[in-house]
Amino acid sequence: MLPQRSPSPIPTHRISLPPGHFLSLPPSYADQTPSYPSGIPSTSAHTSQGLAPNVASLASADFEVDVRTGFLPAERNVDRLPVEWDLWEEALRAARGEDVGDGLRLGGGREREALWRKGIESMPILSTTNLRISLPLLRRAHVVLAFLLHFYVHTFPSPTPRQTPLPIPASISNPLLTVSSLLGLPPILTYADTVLYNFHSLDPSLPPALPSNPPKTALASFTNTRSEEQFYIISALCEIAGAEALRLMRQSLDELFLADELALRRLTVYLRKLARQIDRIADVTSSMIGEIVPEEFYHLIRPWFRGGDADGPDSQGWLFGSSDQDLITWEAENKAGRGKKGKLFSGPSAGQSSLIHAIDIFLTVDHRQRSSPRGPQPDVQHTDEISTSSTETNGDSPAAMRITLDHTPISDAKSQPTEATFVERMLQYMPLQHRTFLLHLSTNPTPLRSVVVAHAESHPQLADAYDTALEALKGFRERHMRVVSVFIVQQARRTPSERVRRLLGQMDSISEYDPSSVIDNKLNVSQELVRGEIKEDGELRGTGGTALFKFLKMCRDDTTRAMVSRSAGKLYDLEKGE
Ligand code: HEM
Repeated sequence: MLPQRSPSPIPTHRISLPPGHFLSLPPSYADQTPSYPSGIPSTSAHTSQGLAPNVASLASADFEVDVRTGFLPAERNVDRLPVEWDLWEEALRAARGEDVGDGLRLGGGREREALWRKGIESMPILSTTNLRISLPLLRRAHVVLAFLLHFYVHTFPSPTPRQTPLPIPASISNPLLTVSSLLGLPPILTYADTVLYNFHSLDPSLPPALPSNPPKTALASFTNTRSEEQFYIISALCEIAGAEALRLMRQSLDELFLADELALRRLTVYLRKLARQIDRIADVTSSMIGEIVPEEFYHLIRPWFRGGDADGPDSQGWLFGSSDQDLITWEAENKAGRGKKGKLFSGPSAGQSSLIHAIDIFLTVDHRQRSSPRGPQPDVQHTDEISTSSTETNGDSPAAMRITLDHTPISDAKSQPTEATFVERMLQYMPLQHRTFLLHLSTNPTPLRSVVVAHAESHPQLADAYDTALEALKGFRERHMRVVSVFIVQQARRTPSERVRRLLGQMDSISEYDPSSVIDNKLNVSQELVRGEIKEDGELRGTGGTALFKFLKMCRDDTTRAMVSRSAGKLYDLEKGE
């Protein structure tokens, strides 16, 4: 007979929520109304009418975290909107063409790009009303409109410095602002658009799964290259590998609640399994090196991702709508970046994936420690707040639910953002429910580390398993740094091949490769990267480059610092700062 089990005396750090806190509100997400026969698809400002999802349970579908597929949607992604929105789909098809080199060109310069943009400018503003019946339709609309936005912005010829922001035609910006609000996403291309909502599995009628039904095909693309498709699909494979990690984390939480002898043994097993699963995510990430042609990624693909803030304070910025009223409204409702007008958002990055951040929170990797004397201080930066729900529009909302945001882009060489500010910035690029999930995890911290530390002497295997999981996460970060080195650092100094220059249209006008022309043609994220010097080990020096690698190394070192027994060869306790 099993011994009777009772909850552990170890504090579980559960926070009792004040009445009216949106985490305490009754569920509304699945409510069906005459206007929303499939349920209200969003919790954001315009649509939730003051109601918010029930996010009180970790197992909840309200987080849009599926037990089988993690942060990937379990239902099939829509690959084409119904006929009512044919104009958008056809504009996208015309922009990308049928094959490699057949689509619009970065930096434009041909009549074809100018004509396409004229078409967008004269396109009618289509209604979004009938999209609201279905979440997959809304997601596809965001994908299509965000790709159109980036095609529009990045097919202008090399900019002579423009003082005024680039106006985005109302045919794109109006529906994009509405759909973004409904999904809780910003009006720009995000990781959700390129990865989460942009794939079909081997058998799209079934939920993605490893190894039986992996994500296989990307739905939208700028270049039609295999490299671009693999960049999206391998990221989706990381997500599906992460689903098992999330499941193990949830099982661990159950055991942590009890924290008796049996629970500690099970926890040890789960942590070891979690380590293996993180290794798998790292393996998948490293596979990018064999599957994606680095110069294609750097020169052909990545420049399309540039956001309205890509040149830091000197960015031209994008002006949404026929006036900027819409964007101002959007900003005001999101309480973020007041007055930044179109310079607010960065382009997509896998750093916007919720997965690694969730693992960080679960394992209590604390990236804020660096702002203590132990780590570098960030420069003075603008800060604002972002909220997770429009229900907290007054000043009475709990402080825990406000996050301080740093809007300074990472490519701004004048600032050295800490990882904490980076993660916080990334939150606003995640779908509302995923953002809410992470906030729920971080405002209800797991007692994992306290339990491990409290039992480290009596249960050394548990401490070892915990450190093994952190070691795996550190390994992921080291391998990710190698990926960044191959795809960004090394490419920044290399002359692209003739084939790539031809695809860029550079063979027409430039006889010899000139990095500054690349910058002018918006082909580079950071001028400093090109101008930087590269050490023998491939690491980039120079202002921007140093910031990039310093940042990634700090993230890795934070992971090591969380270990309870390994790093110093003795047990030390993060909480005590020893
Ligand atoms: C070609 C592939 C990739 C490149 C070139 C790349 C590049 C970068 C860069 C430059 C950063 C610094 C922040 C930024 O500017 O966005 C970053 C951060 C990050 N990336 Fe990637 N990345 C790649 C793939 C991935 C994949 C597949 C994952 C995860 C599944 C990932 C997860 C992260 C995370 C979590 C961060 C935040 C830093 C940290 O927590 O260590 N990246 N990446």
